[in-house]
Amino acid sequence: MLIKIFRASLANASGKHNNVLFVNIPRVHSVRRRSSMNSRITFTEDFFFRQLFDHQSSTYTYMLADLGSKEAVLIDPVLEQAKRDSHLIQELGLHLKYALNTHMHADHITGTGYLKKLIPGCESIISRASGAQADKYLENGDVVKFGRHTIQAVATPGHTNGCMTFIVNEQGIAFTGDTLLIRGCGRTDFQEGNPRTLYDSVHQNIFTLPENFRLFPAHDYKGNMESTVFEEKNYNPRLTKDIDTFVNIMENLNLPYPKMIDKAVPANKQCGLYDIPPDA
Ligand SMILES: N[C@@H](CCC(=O)N[C@@H](CSS)C(=O)NCC(=O)O)C(=O)O
Ligand SMILES: [Fe+2]
Repeated sequence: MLIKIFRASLANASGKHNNVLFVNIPRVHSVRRRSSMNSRITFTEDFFFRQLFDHQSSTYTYMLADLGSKEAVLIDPVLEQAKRDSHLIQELGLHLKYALNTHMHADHITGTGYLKKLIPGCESIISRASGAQADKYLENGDVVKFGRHTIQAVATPGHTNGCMTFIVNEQGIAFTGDTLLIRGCGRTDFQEGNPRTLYDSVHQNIFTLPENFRLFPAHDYKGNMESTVFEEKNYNPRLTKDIDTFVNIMENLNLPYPKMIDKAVPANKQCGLYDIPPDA
């Protein structure tokens, strides 16, 4: 198509038309880039998506909904933000069907247990391998339905044994929890962390998704909000390395333990219902 435009311009050649050539040259480059980076899959009209943030723990919570049936889910809600989330659900006229966790968090108390109290009928979900209590347990490959939409749960252990990535194929999005962070990944020095397992999880289950799939992590500490499979496959400073270099990086992160770990893990084992602050 571009070649035809070129030829037409040249056939009419006069000094003025030369400019057309310069307009077209960069467009050739942008078309080439679009194949891997810019071909965003747009949400269907009946799909609602909202990214929410907890500043204290730098946690992202995601609200998804089917706008036909109004059924909604929350991924990785935070206890201190449960009232915010339930208020938004109410304002939007949605029905919260499930509150899911990508894994048993170590840095904050999950909001799932409290949301179940705020919104009767809501059920909590986590992987069976997490060892945490919930109403429903996920195994690798299970699906979670809300309205006509489907979340596919894929086991991506390594940060913890029970880590899962939640994929909504039709919308081209995946929620990676702490398995894959933007230009980073979950630490592997506590709970059941294992860098080799995490490396394999990412390479086998996330980097194999279409490159234009958008990735949404459970945390970001630098102000990033989302990434893509293409970006992380090419620019993740840890996971683009070979496995031995990756293991070496992970074994030398020397991060301080999360401030809340001693409180968060026992609480999250009980769906966030252990020792809840009185005015949570
Ligand atoms: N400073 C924070 C905890 C930061 C932290 O350890 N984050 C975890 C995810 S929460 S389990 C992590 O995996 N970080 C990876 C990294 O490279 O930063 C606090 O005290 O809560
Ligand atoms: Fe975590």
